[in-house]
Amino acid sequence: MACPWLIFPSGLKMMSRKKILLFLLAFSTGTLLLRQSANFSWFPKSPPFSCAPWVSPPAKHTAVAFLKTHKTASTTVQNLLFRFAERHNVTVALPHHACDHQFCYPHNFSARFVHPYTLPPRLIASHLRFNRDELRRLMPNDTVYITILREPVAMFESLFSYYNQYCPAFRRVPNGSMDTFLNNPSQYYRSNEKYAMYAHNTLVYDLGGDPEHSPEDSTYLPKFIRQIEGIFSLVMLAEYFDESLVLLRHLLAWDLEDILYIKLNMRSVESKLNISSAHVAAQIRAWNALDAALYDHFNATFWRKLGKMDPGCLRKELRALHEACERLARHCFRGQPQLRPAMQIKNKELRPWQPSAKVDIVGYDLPGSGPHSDEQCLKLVMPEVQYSRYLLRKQSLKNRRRAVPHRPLSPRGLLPPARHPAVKAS
Ligand SMILES: Nc1ncnc2c1ncn2[C@@H]1O[C@H](COP(=O)(O)OS(=O)(=O)O)[C@@H](OP(=O)(O)O)[C@H]1O
Repeated sequence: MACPWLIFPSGLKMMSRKKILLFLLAFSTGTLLLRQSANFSWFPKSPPFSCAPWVSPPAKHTAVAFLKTHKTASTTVQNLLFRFAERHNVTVALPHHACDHQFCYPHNFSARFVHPYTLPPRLIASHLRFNRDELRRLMPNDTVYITILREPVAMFESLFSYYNQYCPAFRRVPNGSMDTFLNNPSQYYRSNEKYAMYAHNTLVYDLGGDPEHSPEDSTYLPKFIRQIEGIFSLVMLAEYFDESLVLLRHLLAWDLEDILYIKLNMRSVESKLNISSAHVAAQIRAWNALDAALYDHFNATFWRKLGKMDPGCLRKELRALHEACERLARHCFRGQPQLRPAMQIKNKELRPWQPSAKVDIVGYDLPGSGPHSDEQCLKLVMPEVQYSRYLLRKQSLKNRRRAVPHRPLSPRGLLPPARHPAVKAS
């Protein structure tokens, strides 16, 4: 059946029909081009690179809870989510001042830790210890839960170096030697100490589990994994970051533009220990046996999920993502991005936080600073602490006008403030 607008009055001749058709074609092309140029974007939207063209694209999903685990590339994911939230005018839950830029981690998450000017949120992406009931109280019913894991050997090496001054178990080790620690962890580790969770089964801790549970108990982990699978729609893997983002894009019906990134929160090469010994790797896995089993499980499910995609389509998406990230980097850095030690970054807003003098977290400087066009570049490389502060200021300004009552948390964050009307009952 013809479309109604293609039915011509019967009196028209063949020639004029052609002209009308040509006119309509030219008109619609012109309109399309005008619309395109109004929201000009130099990276392609979904249909040109996706293998499954959406006849009518589903609306982007905007309610997302990202469990930001430690030393797993989670800052890079958070940055991408913050930028998405800004572009789509999505409110991001941010920690109360008393909680710093994390939700009073390592406490179990509570909706009371959320700054009132960031209520009601549709997105949450700052460090917290997972607590399903409290997140459900805070987030909308249609929230999609996602998280990211990292292979435990590389992750532990990163934790050991990053928290060498924070975590008493690591501080106690003579000469800060990871080998010495691994030869006898229980000599240095005390489970009841502050920041102990950075030294033992950190993934399980972040996910709200019991890092001290005996790995000998064959019932504990399968049950814990089932719970996680019942909540999280996607468990990404740091080692397969781009593949994870492709899955994320599909899950949330996002555009390519929404998953562009640059690696953040990296240590300098000099701060890294190269673990080439199978023995050391085995020691790390044995000490973090729960994390290792958890990772192995979600590694297997990750590949099963990815295996459902057409391999050609996956390759195409990965290439498109890689090329678009490179284009964005070339645009922002006028060439290749140059990683810099924090003190060499001229713009202080772009200096990543340094956990200790013994480890270098590198970041990026941008050549020159410009008006609106460079805003996306600034955000792309903005470290976690500065971006969280910026978003809080921005959302506070907006929400203060709506006169949300501000009930301060007690310094220790333990007094129960009034429930915000937007916070749902469980
Ligand atoms: N895209 C991508 N792919 C793979 N790995 C990446 C990526 N982005 C960041 N990283 C590495 O992740 C480590 C930092 O993790 P987090 O940002 O989660 O750390 S933190 O807990 O928030 O401090 C840190 O690892 P280490 O350098 O080994 O410490 C980063 O180099």
